[in-house]
Amino acid sequence: MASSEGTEKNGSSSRKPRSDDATHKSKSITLDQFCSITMPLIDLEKEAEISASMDTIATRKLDVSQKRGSAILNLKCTDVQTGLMGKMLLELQSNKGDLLPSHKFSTHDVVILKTNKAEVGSAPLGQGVVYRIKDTSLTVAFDDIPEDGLNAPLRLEKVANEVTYRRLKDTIITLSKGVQKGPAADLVPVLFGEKAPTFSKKTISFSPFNTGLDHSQKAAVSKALGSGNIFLLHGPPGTGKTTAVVEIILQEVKRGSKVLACAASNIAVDNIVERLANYRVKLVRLGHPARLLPQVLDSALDSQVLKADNNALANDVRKEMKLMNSKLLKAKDRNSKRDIRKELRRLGKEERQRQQQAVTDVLKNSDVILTTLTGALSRQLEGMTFDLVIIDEAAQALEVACWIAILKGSRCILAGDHLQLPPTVQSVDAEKKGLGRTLFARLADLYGSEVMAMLTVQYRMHQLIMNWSSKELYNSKIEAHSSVAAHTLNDLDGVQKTSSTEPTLILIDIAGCDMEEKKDDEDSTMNEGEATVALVHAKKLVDSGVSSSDIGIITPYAAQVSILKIMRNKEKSLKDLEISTVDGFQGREKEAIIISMVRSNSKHEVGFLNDHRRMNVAVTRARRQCCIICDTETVSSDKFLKRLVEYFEEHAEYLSASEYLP
Ligand SMILES: Nc1ncnc2c1ncn2[C@@H]1O[C@H](COP(=O)(O)OP(=O)(O)OP(=O)(O)O)[C@@H](O)[C@H]1O
Repeated sequence: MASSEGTEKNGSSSRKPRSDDATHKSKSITLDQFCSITMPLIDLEKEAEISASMDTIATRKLDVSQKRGSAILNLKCTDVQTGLMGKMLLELQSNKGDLLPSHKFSTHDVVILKTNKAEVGSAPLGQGVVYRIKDTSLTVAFDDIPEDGLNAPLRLEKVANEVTYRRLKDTIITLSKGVQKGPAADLVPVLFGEKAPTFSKKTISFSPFNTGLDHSQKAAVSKALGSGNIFLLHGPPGTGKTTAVVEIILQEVKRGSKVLACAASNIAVDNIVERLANYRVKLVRLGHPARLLPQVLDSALDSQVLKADNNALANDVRKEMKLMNSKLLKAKDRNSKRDIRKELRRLGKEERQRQQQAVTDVLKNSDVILTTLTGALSRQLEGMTFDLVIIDEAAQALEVACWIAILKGSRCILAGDHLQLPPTVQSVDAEKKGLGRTLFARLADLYGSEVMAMLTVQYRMHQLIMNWSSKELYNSKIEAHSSVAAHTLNDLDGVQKTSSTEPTLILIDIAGCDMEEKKDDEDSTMNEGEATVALVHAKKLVDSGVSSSDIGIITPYAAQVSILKIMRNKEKSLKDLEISTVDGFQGREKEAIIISMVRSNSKHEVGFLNDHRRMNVAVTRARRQCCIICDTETVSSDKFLKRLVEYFEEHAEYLSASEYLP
């Protein structure tokens, strides 16, 4: 994956004169080019997702699918509950022992449930959405499922989310037809470098709803409010990007704007909903209830519709229809039967209209509508337009997905950090051909600081953790807020000052310790020696009083995650220690982060460790301690990683892995 560091340019934040348009054009891709390049890449990505799932590959053996993590066999249904506004919640556990086999299911995945014996490709008992995952069970939300089919041994299969791909392709079709008439007619040419972006000539002053905003957040909000079409809010790790997004939304609503607020992931959307809920703002969250956090369910469209007047009227009509139906059963002569049927049709139409009106009323009365990017193409929003579309975590969203939302508004604000990891693209081919290139990164390249403002105060990391990332990726512009600049693990309640908790940075070198990397069946790289060392360090922290839930081990390689989890499960005191890939941990933080870099080979190959964005994400997850375990000889073959090692050599406690082995 190519790195895109250092794209922010110097320059004034005011509107650029038209004479710069030629430069913009030379750097930009045209709308036609974008559409023709992207359409086949969506197909490639869909194919990659389908081949990772199993429903269409009739020849694939079930046990192979389970090994690959796209199916779980031999499940039993241990609980059925109704919840989430009428959904059926099924808890599934393994028939064989406590733990589920290792799998690739995540919350919000679309899945189908079948009996264990059902043929591959046969009709499922039901299709649902994964609601909750534990080591021992999975809970899936179904609209409907036959209860009597649930007694047999069951299996769960992951399926590709067809709706998402259809929506992405529909958006490309809309774009390629031309959007001269829609709400985004004047915005689209700016996003393709054909027209210059505009900004208010005056600095916009505002009285903040959040009185704690720092100077860079205030400046960014002001610039956002003065943007005529596009603005990029650049938020390096821990700098309060979502805090600024929430302030922009509140200020826009105060001005009378109708706002569509989106993000690629449900969790990022819910994060905004939760924070907006602290203010008096009329908002509604669209989305499948199983994909929403429990604390935002009150804001969900379904729950607001349930409370709407028109819904109550629709319920009355439904009751009347029930009565009519029983009359119909009793009616004898043809004429009265015909009259009842006619009345039933009329009532059915009224019920649908009232139900639809209830949805329309909720959406009309809301100042802010929040949904995922693909959710922005849902039926309920058809024909609706917005004064502003704001997209959080835009640097982690496919450009084509951003367009789904952007086409509904006349102005657009993207918040993100193109120096962290872009969205995951499953198809290697589509990735190479540019599907993962984000709109945020493209516009940062096209316009630079002309349309951007960077947040510069961070509220997460000790300054020693921050300094490396600030210097390497953000032109040394980030400062640590005084509340975190010097915080250490032993400042936490119950944590003793020991040789393990005291240092902010630790480098454990495995060079010369006979800990070569290996490959697993799936060709993912792992390093058992490093895994052992990582867990020994984690155990030392726990023994010094650090809570295991405050520690995270992250690594670039999936195989390393698997062996780390197997080893962790043998140690009770590390039960709540989180283990994840770096990519899967983006957006998260822990008091102590242990990074296992894995690569150790005589050829000094570092693979995708050389993506600056991945190491940036890894190091900046840590609040009070960052411990890197690596083979300094191998990783120093890459210049960027060499500078990281040198930084740690200078500022960290430098240890040899041999000190961690029995
Ligand atoms: N002005 C501020 N004063 C004090 N704390 C702040 C301020 N702005 C943000 N924070 C705190 O910083 C943390 C990160 O904020 P927020 O979640 O808004 O950042 P983010 O940039 O969206 O996060 P990420 O780095 O994960 O993308 C939160 O705990 C938040 O309360």
